[in-house]
Amino acid sequence: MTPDLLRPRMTRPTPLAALARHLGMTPLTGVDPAGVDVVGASVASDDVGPGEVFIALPGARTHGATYVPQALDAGAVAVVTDTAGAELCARVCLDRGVPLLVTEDPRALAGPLSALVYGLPAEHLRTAAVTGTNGKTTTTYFLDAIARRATAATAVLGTVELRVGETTVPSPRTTVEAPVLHRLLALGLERGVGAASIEVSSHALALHRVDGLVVDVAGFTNLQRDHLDYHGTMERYLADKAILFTPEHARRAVVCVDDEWGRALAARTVLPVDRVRAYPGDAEAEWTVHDASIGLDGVASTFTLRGPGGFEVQASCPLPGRVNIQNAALAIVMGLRWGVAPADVVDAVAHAHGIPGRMERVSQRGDGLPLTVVDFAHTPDALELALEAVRPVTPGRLIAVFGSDGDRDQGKRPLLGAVAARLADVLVVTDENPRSEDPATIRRAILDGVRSVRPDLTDVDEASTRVEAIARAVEIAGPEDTIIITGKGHEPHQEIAGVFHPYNDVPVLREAIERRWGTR
Ligand SMILES: CC(=O)N[C@H]1[C@@H](OP(=O)(O)OP(=O)(O)OC[C@H]2O[C@@H](n3ccc(=O)[nH]c3=O)[C@H](O)[C@@H]2O)O[C@H](CO)[C@@H](O)[C@@H]1O[C@H](C)C(=O)N[C@@H](C)C(=O)N[C@H](CCC(=O)O)C(=O)O
Ligand SMILES: Nc1ncnc2c1ncn2[C@@H]1O[C@H](COP(=O)(O)OP(=O)(O)OP(=O)(O)O)[C@@H](O)[C@H]1O
Repeated sequence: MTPDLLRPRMTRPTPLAALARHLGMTPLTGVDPAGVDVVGASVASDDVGPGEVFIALPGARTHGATYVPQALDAGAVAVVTDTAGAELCARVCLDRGVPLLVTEDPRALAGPLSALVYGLPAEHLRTAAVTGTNGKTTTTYFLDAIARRATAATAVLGTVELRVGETTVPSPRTTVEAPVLHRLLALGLERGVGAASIEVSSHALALHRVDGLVVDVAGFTNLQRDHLDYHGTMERYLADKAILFTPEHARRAVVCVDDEWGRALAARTVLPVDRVRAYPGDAEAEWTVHDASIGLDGVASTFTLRGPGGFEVQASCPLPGRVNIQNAALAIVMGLRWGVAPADVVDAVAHAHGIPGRMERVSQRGDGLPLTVVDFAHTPDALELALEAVRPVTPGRLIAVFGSDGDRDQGKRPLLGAVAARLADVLVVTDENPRSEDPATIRRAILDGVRSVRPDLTDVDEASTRVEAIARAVEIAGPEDTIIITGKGHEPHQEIAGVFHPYNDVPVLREAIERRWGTR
């Protein structure tokens, strides 16, 4: 959970009784909420701070109300839960003289409650949220670069990190729980932050993690096959994403309409919407990309962005591949809707810093070395686009090292295998985060996909550890080849059988390169 260094210090105490009245919560035990003030909120007992309200949620595995004793030990001064939770914790709350408030759906209430407790921080910041299957992190970093042109300090909350001003911690997931979100925005205000760029996952939308937050601009990248284990169908997946594009969450929308899902979303939202078309096509859009020239190896991609009223700018994007032109175009339009000057917006994106694990070049081609790249692609579509991005700059063989996650959408495993078999020359199939599953079974499913399209392909290897897989790829690579290692990107751990092992592809690849070619 968020460490103390990410807690605001000056939250003004909020009277619990007023919160209860405002949000329609019913006091349950004999302990009167009158006279109790709260200075924060949390949905996890190990994240509670002194003077905070503990919101005990019903979960898939357990009920948060089971952990009320721990939350009270940590300093919670009130508990909010549902009827089932109240049965579990009423006694302990009464014994310890702590007010217990009941509401029908505490998850839905956690956002608005936290927003109030932390003083509605988002209302004092420039805010943007980005959703979509792929490109959220990249677009968010482009937005952060834009925000820096307009304000001295910024916050980025997403998959890679939680950064508020100068303080950064690794992020536990794409979108943090609602109390943490509002807490971080409050901390930002305290530290002079003027703008926040937030990644929003579909899980977060379905689970009310961004409730109580209305951003200035919400952006949509694309919808591709992923997370169907959770959402069930693509239609449900889109419906969950669409929650962000409602007045409860955003003031205006910027939607990429390159896929049918974006077009459906743009048609459905009641918000003022800007449609962006980044790929060639005939989808109707206010903003369109032209003359795209895709670069790699230090050469940025360039493109012309045309908008309403004869608007036209020459833009560039420091990351390779058409996908990043989509992300850059989306960020530029979102930045313009933030009110940042066009020249600043375009310049900021052109010079945005490298994003960890996003087409990150670990070695450049030259001096006998191959080009090696680490990328976070972990869906069939993203893998296809990543492989297509490096093919034009690969005179030799394209060597792909990849796997697929355990305890997640099983259907994509053969699809990943099939994509790699079609687009790469040498495959090393390995593990991502097997979690509770047998890694060999996951690899078999990928290999079935490989054989379904290329039964004749002989350059297919299987390695039961990532370190070994990367070492093999490096051993066979020549200076004309490209190695691309996908699936884990920036991730600092590998999750195997419930244990998080410290692991990151970049240093492992760097070491393998040094072992073979020495330090450069
Ligand atoms: C499917 C899903 O999202 N589950 C979330 C859900 O878990 P759950 O219902 O199983 O919760 P639970 O373990 O039964 O616990 C119930 C309650 O008791 C609390 N508790 C539990 C134990 C304890 O010691 N103390 C305590 O207070 C928990 O904080 C929770 O509020 O509620 C928990 C906290 O309230 C979340 O941590 C958990 O996210 C888990 C970690 C997760 O992995 N989520 C992933 C799927 C996710 O959200 N991913 C998306 C994006 C993915 C992407 O785009 O790639 C993300 O935003 O990261
Ligand atoms: N606009 C895009 N369209 C398709 N694929 C993309 C796009 N942008 C990035 N990708 C691919 O998806 C991978 C993940 O990119 P990024 O981290 O920006 O997306 P994300 O939405 O944050 O993903 P996640 O939610 O899994 O963290 C990249 O490494 C790249 O291969």
